[in-house]
Amino acid sequence: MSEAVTSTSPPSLLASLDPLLRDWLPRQRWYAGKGRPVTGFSLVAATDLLPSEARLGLHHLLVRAHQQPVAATAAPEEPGDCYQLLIGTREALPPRLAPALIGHVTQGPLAGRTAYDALYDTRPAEVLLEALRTGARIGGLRFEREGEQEIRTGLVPRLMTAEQSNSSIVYGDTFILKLLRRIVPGVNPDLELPLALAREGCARVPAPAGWMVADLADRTWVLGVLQPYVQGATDGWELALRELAKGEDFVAEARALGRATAEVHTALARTLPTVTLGHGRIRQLADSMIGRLEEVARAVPVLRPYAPALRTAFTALGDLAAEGRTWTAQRVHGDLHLGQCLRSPSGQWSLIDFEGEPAKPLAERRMPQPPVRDVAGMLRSFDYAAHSAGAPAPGWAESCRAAYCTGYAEAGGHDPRTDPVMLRACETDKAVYEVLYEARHRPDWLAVPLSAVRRLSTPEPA
Ligand SMILES: Nc1ncnc2c1ncn2[C@@H]1O[C@H](COP(=O)(O)OP(=O)(O)O)[C@@H](O)[C@H]1O
Ligand SMILES: O=P(O)(O)O[C@H]1O[C@H](CO)[C@@H](O[C@H]2O[C@H](CO)[C@@H](O)[C@H](O)[C@H]2O)[C@H](O)[C@H]1O
Repeated sequence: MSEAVTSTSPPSLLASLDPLLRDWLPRQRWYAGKGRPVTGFSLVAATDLLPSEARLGLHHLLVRAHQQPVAATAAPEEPGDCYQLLIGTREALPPRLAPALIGHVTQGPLAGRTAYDALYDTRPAEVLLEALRTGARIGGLRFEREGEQEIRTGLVPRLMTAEQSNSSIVYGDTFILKLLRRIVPGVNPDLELPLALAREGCARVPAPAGWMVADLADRTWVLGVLQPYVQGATDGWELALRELAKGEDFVAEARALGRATAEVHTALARTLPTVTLGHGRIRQLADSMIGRLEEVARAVPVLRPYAPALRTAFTALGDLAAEGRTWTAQRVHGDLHLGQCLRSPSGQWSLIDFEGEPAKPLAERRMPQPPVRDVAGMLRSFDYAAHSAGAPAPGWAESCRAAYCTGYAEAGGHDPRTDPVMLRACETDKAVYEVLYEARHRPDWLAVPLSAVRRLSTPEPA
């Protein structure tokens, strides 16, 4: 496969790491290609951030992982995913870095050294922050600053240990740097949307203070985003479960979350393009939802009996559009749920992680959508919280769902309940997505979206 490679590292660097990465990469939480063995790697870019002969070597690598194709379905030449790796090398690893171990290098220019995930280490994390602070250019890497936020020196880094799709380093409880692991060329909504919102004066997102990109073959690849760290924050999921465990309702917070979502949507619609969706575009939307339903039903047999009834949610949407109904579409969060909402100790809600559904292609994630898509995501999330509580108070999720819609309408959004056909279609689509997500990642949780599937496939009494 031919791909432009920029490198300030020895050409044989990847070859020397190859056998170690084959074992290590598929074990990482953020590795997206689960279930298919890695057949090899190719280098997309390599930049030395500290010289390899030093006591501590630091290599920034963009590496494509090639995998066995999925049976007969994938073309054999389909390119693998590209990952961002920060590889540290030392002669010996101190015990505190044991969890970061990748392995002992036995061949090539690094032979005799120990390779490890450098994000666990203080000095490499400091190198990244310093590069952001000074707006450095290193090889093909570009570090950019935004706004007036001062980035102090001496902020002590720590790698976050939470389950994540990417990797984040917190600096002195002041900033958080999210390093994207599976990267794609082009404008990444995880930078684009918070930046647009901050520039629009919307205080519902931590405003990006800097970011890191690679310029490769005329394309820009977003690699990381630095944002203020919301100290002492609790995410909505944790908070909801805490209230459930105490037997408390979550109505006031759900309403505040509805308001926060509407404020974000209003600001996004003000600053980024909106479009009117008429019959043709709505048919496309409904068809893509039907396509996902069929794909998930093929992959998860337990969904199959419900598919015909679920499908009516999507055909009803197409029918309404055929009667002349139109909708406004705009940029949205794309994967909004309680875990993406942070509540500061003063009670202010912020939204994070604007990446959208990670499995979707970037172009699709950046397309304007009916804002009800995000609303539907949050409504599903209240349902999830209630189910994971075991025995929630009757009506707990329903009261949250109603309060969330009320808050959304109060802050200028259209009350989603006045558009039941679009709401049902979006909620059904989300539940179908969740069936696949849970079947793949957390089979024990499959019953949660399946209970929604049962509800959504039973028509409401007229
Ligand atoms: N600005 C922030 N302030 C405080 N904590 C944050 C901030 N951004 C993210 N986090 C924490 O980091 C976790 C992971 O962030 P997220 O953007 O969702 O990463 P990922 O896409 O890797 O899942 C969040 O669940 C939250 O706990
Ligand atoms: O956190 P990510 O942005 O990677 O999102 C993925 O994982 C989520 C789970 O962590 C998943 O969310 C689902 O489970 C949540 C509870 O754990 C629940 O609040 C959400 O409503 C439910 O969709 C999300 O779908 C997935 O994209």
